[in-house]
Amino acid sequence: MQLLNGKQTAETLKAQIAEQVDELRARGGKIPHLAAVLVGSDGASETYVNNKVLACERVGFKSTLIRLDSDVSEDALLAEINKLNQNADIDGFIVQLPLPEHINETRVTLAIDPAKDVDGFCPANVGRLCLGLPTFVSATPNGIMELLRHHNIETEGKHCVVIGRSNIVGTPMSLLMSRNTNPGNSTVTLVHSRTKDMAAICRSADILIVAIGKAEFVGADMVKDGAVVIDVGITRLPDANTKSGYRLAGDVDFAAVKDKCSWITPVPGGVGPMTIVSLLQNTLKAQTLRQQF
Ligand SMILES: Nc1nc(=O)c2c([nH]1)NC[C@@H]1CN(c3ccc(C(=O)N[C@@H](CCC(=O)O)C(=O)O)cc3)C=[N+]21
Ligand SMILES: [Mg+2]
Repeated sequence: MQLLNGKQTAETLKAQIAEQVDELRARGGKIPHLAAVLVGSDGASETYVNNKVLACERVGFKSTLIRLDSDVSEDALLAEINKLNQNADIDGFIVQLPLPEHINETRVTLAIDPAKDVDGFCPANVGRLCLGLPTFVSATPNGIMELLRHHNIETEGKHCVVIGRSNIVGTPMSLLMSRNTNPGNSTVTLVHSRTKDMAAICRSADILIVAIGKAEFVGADMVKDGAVVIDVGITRLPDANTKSGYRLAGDVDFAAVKDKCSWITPVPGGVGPMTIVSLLQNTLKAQTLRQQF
């Protein structure tokens, strides 16, 4: 078994981005500027947004964090988004999900200028992805593609099973893996909560991508010998033996599965850091991509 080390890969890619920013600065180009909107103070969201801001500093981007109270009105949030849409210095921004119950996530997503939608969540960008046009590919699927590319994992003609059909991971992931690209060119099966005999389908996967949001859901009975296993899940499980009071678990039972795999991502240190690098890559290309919209 070999680890698909997202943390290390992310460091390598961040060093490359930092070099590109240095070149930009040297020729007087505009320094990329990413903004993030965080509503409320959920512990996990704080961590992720914090990691995004730190990553911006690491590569020399400008970053702006806009914090809003958890009881902010939808109209006030939409007004903030409109300001970011209009602000010429901001190249891209994200609104961290999930949002509080009283806010309609769809309405918020639709308010973001597609040319600044570095999450790739807007209809225009999802549509462009479907058609294979230049776009902001959403960060987690793009990070997984980068991880496969970086490790020269063979995907052509392989059976790739994606567990989960969310708009931000499962659905775009299944599209990307089926594309005529490298990585890509896989035969893709997307399975979900209504799938019959999910374990048997998963056992036939050469590449298993798990994004179901249930801690340690995938056990040894769902993994073929020699499979590549990508674990998107990240859940905080209560654990009295840690200082924080919790431990991080993936959607895969890592201890049970690892010896069957040819490659497997750890949690933490797998997909999470790659998600953040993708966001940086999207922000870096925002200025050139905008002209193709
Ligand atoms: N608008 C929006 N865009 C997102 O891209 C988005 C989002 N909302 N909401 C939540 C999910 C999740 N997500 C992660 C980002 C970083 C880590 C990450 O840094 N993970 C570290 C550990 C983090 C920790 O210590 O908890 C790791 O896996 O090694 C994880 C998950 C982005 N998401
Ligand atoms: Mg809601």
